Amino acid sequence: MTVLIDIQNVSFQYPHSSSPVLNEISLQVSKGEWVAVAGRNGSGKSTLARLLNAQLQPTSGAIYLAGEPMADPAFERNHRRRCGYVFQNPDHQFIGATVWDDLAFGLENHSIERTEMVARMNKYLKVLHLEDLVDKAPHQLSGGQKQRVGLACMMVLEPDVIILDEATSMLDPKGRRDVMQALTEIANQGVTIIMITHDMEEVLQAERLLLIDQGRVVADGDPFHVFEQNQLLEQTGLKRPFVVELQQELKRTGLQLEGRCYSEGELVKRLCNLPLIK
Ligand SMILES: Nc1ncnc2c1ncn2[C@@H]1O[C@H](COP(=O)(O)OP(=O)(O)OP(=O)(O)O)[C@@H](O)[C@H]1O
Repeated sequence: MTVLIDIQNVSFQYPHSSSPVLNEISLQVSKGEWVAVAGRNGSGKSTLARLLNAQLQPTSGAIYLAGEPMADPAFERNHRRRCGYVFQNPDHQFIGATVWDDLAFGLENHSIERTEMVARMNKYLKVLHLEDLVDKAPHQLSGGQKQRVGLACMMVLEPDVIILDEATSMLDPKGRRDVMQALTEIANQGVTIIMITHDMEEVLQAERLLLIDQGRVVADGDPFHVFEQNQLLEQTGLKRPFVVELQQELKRTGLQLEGRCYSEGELVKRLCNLPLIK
């Protein structure tokens, strides 16, 4: 697979702080991967996300995006467009009077030609199921709708990477489901997703989990495998999701389901369809 992000030996220390927040992180993210980043409060997740968005520069080490060094000022503006950053609270990223204006704003800023602009806006309004909201003012939307509009504003710029920093943490279950559905559509478009989250059910949507503890990557792999490591979960204060816990318990008692279930609903359905022993 093509490497998109290459993090080489990156450490970061905030000015006036006595110790580094990130310590010698090296990893690569391939094009089209969906990576979840988890870890306890203060472990350094947002700092890593801000480095990937070129809001911060490493104290040492280097980050490359498709082979280009992110520290290079010549590429900085382009990097921001190529690595869209979605905040926990999208309110401060809306500028336009309507959803349509907001989508147009970024494109105008990047001098995209009118026909191309309208084509892209219509495409992503459809992909993210926002067609009915185009004429609404962003402040009239629900939290989940706002996050989906925020995602559409990024997607029209055709980024390589979408970075989400706890983007669903303020949403109710329906809002979360809608945003996760939108992310699935985005992943289907081949966009790389880096998703910081404290929600372990959400982690299961990703194909890879990076677990950060005290500024170091302490696990990196298939979320189901990471969730099998009890000692690591204890060390990092994570709780495996119920749907994984139940499948692991069933396996221990000799009931091995074929394939995996990624949601509680899916697992309930599978268990209800098992033949009953009379
Ligand atoms: N601007 C700053 N100046 C100094 N220290 C900072 C700054 N921003 C964050 N920190 C410190 O860096 C450490 C890592 O913070 P960061 O926000 O990256 O953690 P996090 O894993 O995203 O946490 P959370 O899960 O609470 O969002 C924390 O100890 C935090 O206090």
